[in-house]
Amino acid sequence: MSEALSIALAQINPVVGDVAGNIRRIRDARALAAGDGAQLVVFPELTVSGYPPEDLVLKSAFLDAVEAAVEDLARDTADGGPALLVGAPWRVGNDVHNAVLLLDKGAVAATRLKHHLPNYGVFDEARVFSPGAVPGPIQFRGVRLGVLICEDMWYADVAETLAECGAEILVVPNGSPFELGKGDVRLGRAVERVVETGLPLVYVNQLGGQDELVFDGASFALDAKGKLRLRLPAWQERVVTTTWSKGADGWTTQGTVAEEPGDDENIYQAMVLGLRDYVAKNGFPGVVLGLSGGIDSALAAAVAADALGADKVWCVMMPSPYTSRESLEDAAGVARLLGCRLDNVNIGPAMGAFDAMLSPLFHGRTPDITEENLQSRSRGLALMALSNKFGPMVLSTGNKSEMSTGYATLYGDMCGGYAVLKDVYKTAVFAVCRWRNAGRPEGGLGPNGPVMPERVITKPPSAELKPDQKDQDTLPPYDVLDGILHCLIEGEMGVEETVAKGYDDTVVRRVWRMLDRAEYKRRQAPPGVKITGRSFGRDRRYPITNGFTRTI
Ligand SMILES: Nc1ncnc2c1ncn2[C@@H]1O[C@H](COP(=O)(O)OP(=O)(O)OC[C@H]2O[C@@H]([n+]3cccc(C(=O)O)c3)[C@H](O)[C@@H]2O)[C@@H](O)[C@H]1O
Ligand SMILES: Nc1ncnc2c1ncn2[C@@H]1O[C@H](COP(=O)(O)OP(=O)(O)OP(=O)(O)O)[C@@H](O)[C@H]1O
Ligand SMILES: NC(=O)CC[C@H](N)C(=O)O
Repeated sequence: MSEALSIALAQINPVVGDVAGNIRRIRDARALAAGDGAQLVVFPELTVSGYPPEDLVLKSAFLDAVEAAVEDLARDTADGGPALLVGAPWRVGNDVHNAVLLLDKGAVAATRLKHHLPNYGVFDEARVFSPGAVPGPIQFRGVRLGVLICEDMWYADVAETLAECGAEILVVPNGSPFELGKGDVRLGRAVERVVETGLPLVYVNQLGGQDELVFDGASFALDAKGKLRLRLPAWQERVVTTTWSKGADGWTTQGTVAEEPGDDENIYQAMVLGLRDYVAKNGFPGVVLGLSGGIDSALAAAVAADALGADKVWCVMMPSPYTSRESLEDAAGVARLLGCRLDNVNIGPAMGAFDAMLSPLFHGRTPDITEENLQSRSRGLALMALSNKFGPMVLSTGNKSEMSTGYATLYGDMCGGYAVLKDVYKTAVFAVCRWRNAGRPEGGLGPNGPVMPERVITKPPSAELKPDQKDQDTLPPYDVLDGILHCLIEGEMGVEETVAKGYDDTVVRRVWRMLDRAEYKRRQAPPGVKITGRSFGRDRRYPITNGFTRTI
């Protein structure tokens, strides 16, 4: 029986579908861990394919590539260096499984299959994988390791069986996406498994952005009493080797427990990493966005500067006759503080051209929202032209309060490749701007100081599509709106339940109708990073054609 074991936690950032690149990332992490004397390196869930691979695993050509790469990687472990516990989609007979493989001594030494396939929220694993039987432990250098693959840790049964079969340490590879409060939820589930089994637990999560998801890492280790012995920093890649020894209380380890970031920092870092990886992994040279002097585009620009560096963020002020002097000054102030390029493109001529083109058809009609939206669409056209000509992706700036209520113009300010604030309510936008103005986040590539003039945060929000327009002419005050939306979206409450929280019945019904009616817009909106427990996109799937709304 072994009395010591060194296990490295590889909190790395794979790219979905990039099998060769992921194998390279695994090899790099193994080399680091080997330098620290690790005997075993534990990787996140499905590292070879990246997580979540979605329908890619329905293609046998992709599974062939994964299997060939794993066999090649396994041969590395004949060198006497650390063994690897890696996740990969894996065929067993006619079934495809979400598997973890032990690569040791030059071969695939053990295979374990995920038992609980998550199929709720953002997860669709039952669509592409078959569930595996409840597994037994893996023997490794005289220690019985109980492998739980992510969701398998969220229920008691798999850990219980592993403990009954003699497991000594629970090892959990994860692809656990970030949402606010998720750190506590994960820790809670892990502690439950430790308390039930009396076994220590090693939790390894992946890092990085993948379309609408972002993975925060924050891997950790608990001893057999459920005490947190080690936590890796959130939002950073890390390969950390832990030394485990067996004492009277079973296996334990010591390490540094990184502090958990607060909500504002987590929201900001999630946006930064989500955007950075979307841009880098899709090969864009940078982003271009409309900078209005308002708070949303200021925050979007700040996140982009921290994600990519100011030189990769191109801001464009596109004034109309309704643009105020303050807005021009504030846009210039944001670009100056961030150190980003700012150009001025006047949309007046486009507005005039559309008026002239459409006047024979619009004859006798009074100007209305149509002309307002033409301004927004002229800006969208200009940004898309810059993207086509020079290559940067258009960054969309709408927040969750706007996406919820449809307070945005289809093919206008909604155009773009990625909507970085899409899951951040307006009230949170204000808080996060104040937080960022107070200091640069860890790993941020933007300036080490304020990123927007104070007035951008304090002035009343306005779309400036007609004289003296304010958001609050159309929407309830943002604290009321966001409170109601939170009840309806995250809480899935009905009208009565929401009213019981202290909101006016008429306002609640109005917000409900706005929310439901805007589903068609959201289906056409760009993807954006999931931050809350219920983000728009695959996490919240409402019908567009929805007769229930008429009864509200
Ligand atoms: N169920 C459905 N399925 C498919 N399409 C549907 C639809 N219902 C309407 N539509 C279509 O959608 C159109 C209406 O949507 P849309 O054209 O977006 O226009 P709409 O929603 O009427 O107006 C845009 C709103 O966004 C506000 N806003 C706020 C902040 C910034 C900006 C900005 O632009 O910078 C705008 C603006 O003040 C206004 O209230 C209809 O004309 C119809 O063609
Ligand atoms: N004058 C402008 N110049 C450049 N972009 C603009 C201008 N006006 C609007 N936009 C773009 O359209 C988006 C929607 O802007 P609008 O001001 O209408 O609403 P908002 O949601 O209050 O956003 P913001 O707080 O950024 O102003 C802006 O975030 C910006 O990207
Ligand atoms: N990949 C998974 O199985 C993730 C599901 C899990 N409940 C989580 O979010 O952490």
